[in-house]
Amino acid sequence: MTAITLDGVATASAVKNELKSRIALLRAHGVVPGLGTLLVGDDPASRSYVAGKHRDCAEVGIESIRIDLPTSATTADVRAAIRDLNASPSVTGYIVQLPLPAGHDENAMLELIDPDKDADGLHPTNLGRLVLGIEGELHSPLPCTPAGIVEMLRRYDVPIRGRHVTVIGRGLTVGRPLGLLFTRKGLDATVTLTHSRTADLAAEVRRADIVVAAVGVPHLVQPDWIKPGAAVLDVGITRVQDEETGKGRLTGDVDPAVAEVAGHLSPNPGGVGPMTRAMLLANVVKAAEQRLHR
Ligand SMILES: Nc1nc(=O)c2c([nH]1)NC[C@@H]1CN(c3ccc(C(=O)N[C@@H](CCC(=O)O)C(=O)O)cc3)C=[N+]21
Repeated sequence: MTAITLDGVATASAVKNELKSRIALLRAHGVVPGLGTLLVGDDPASRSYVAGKHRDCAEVGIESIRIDLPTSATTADVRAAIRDLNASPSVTGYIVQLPLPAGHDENAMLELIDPDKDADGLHPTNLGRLVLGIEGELHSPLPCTPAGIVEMLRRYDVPIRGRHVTVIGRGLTVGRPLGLLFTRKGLDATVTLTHSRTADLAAEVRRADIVVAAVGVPHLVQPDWIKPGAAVLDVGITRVQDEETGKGRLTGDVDPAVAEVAGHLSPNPGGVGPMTRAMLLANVVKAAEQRLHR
């Protein structure tokens, strides 16, 4: 048996196509959605992610505004750039690309974002609304990776209600908000949120119908940890040197042999990454629609 692939590229493409008509409608009403990005420093991975986000915007008809600051930027510089993005009428939503270079207080910078322009859903007000919105009724942006994971499972009809989800990783952008999202009314999963100090990780994964691995430990998740037929989503990514070619290569948190046991497998790359980008666009469109209705 080989798992059904949860194809993030194809699913993201479907999401983007659906957004195009909403964007056209917004434009017809005189609202032009615009995504801003703030990138500090010259980390190559961050540069390539930000470049990808601008390409996505061009593809669907969202304007994009890019602010790049050098590694030498001070916290005052970052603060000033965030103030500009909050004030800019052409920016309807924006992100501060993480991680910021050492020396900047990320949480303090996220707090400066106008919650109405928070395209990542990482401002404390929006994270608070995620906690408060047990019924899922609050109109706040959701963090993009958790939203992308749920959207992909839905589109492949993977059952969630009453199922056991084991999340590996408690980070701000994936694990922590994902536990809150999956346990909302309407989704109704039971979640085990695990991390580096979890006593018996294999046992926690073995009980899961859905496994989300978001830690950045190459091939951590082994085939004998997986309940046969479970859905496995590989989110963590590590750049490793290929021993034979000497070239850099991307490796996920899930051992490829898991495909022989799982029912569904979201690969990495090609899975949750493209969905994360699609949900960012969706957040920008939603924020622009709310602007229209205010
Ligand atoms: N404020 C903020 N918001 C983020 O959403 C955010 C962030 N900071 N910092 C870094 C992480 C990482 N992240 C990815 C998004 C898409 C892919 C993606 O599309 N990856 C492609 C491959 C891309 C490649 O080859 O490098 C794939 O999985 O197929 C990957 C990683 C968003 N993040």
